[in-house]
Amino acid sequence: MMESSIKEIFYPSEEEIKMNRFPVALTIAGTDPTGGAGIQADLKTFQELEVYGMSILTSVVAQNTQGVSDIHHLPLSMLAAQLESVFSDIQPHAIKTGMIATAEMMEIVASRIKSKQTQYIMDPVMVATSGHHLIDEQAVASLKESLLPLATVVTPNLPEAEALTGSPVKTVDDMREAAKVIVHDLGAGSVVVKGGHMEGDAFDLFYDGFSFHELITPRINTRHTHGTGCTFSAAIAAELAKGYTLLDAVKTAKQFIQLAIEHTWGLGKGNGPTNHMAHRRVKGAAKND
Ligand SMILES: Nc1ncnc2c1ncn2[C@@H]1O[C@H](COP(=O)(O)OP(=O)(O)O)[C@@H](O)[C@H]1O
Ligand SMILES: Cc1ncc(COP(=O)(O)O)c(N)n1
Repeated sequence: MMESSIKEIFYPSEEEIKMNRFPVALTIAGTDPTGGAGIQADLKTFQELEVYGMSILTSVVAQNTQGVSDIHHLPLSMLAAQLESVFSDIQPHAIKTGMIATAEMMEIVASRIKSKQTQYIMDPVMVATSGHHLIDEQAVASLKESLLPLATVVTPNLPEAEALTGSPVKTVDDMREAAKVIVHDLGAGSVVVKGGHMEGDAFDLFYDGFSFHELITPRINTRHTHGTGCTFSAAIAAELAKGYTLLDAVKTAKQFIQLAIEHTWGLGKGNGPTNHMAHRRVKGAAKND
């Protein structure tokens, strides 16, 4: 079982604000008009964890709790212009990427974040919970080559870990092997292989190239898991923006997503969204020391 503790609520000090250390996180991702996944989930999560959120849109996705009906990718020039708008003005302490649909879009994002001295959290979004492909199948190669080596931490689910490594990832041993390949062969700084798609406890595996850390919570029996991956990685980004260590950030994110799944409202006719406010029910539960 994962340890849980009651923790202090985070507020920046006067000094931190003066030093421009108010935590700021940026998400670069697609949309979910029903608010459970994508940019919307990321911004809600940043806000809940008391981090100032910024967002750059990659694609507009017509989706709801039942599935995806249409996708419109923004022009490359518009993606580049948004990156310029943000980076010429406000420097984030953490950058998270979610859905980036094409190799060309990935190249643009990679070229802009390469030079940034900031934590980069990559959620290698490929397929929605509904089974709909959110990125070009050919773009997986670009994801591996251009973006993944820049990542402080990458957060694949099991099918994404399989696509990245080219090997089946079904068991805990497979997760360990995949984690090693993702860090040592593909060049990510660290990885959390998420076991949300396994049977039994919700088992995630963190690996930083030196040691493994297992994050285990009881599986919640619900179909309302739309946006779990987005929310989890956004929570890691928020905690890193605040300056917490990687392992602390991952532990807090796990606690945050557990509560969000535990207290869903059953919204929508399909796989409903998680409850981004649920951590408030357990005072300070999702805050780091
Ligand atoms: N039914 C569940 N009960 C508890 N935790 C879950 C459940 N489903 C997913 N999680 C957790 O949510 C996070 C996202 O995992 P996952 O669903 O595998 O990602 P994705 O949304 O990218 O497919 C992980 O921490 C995972 O363990
Ligand atoms: C725009 C966008 N990005 C990502 C997801 C994946 O959602 P999940 O976290 O359920 O895998 C999604 N459905 N839509």
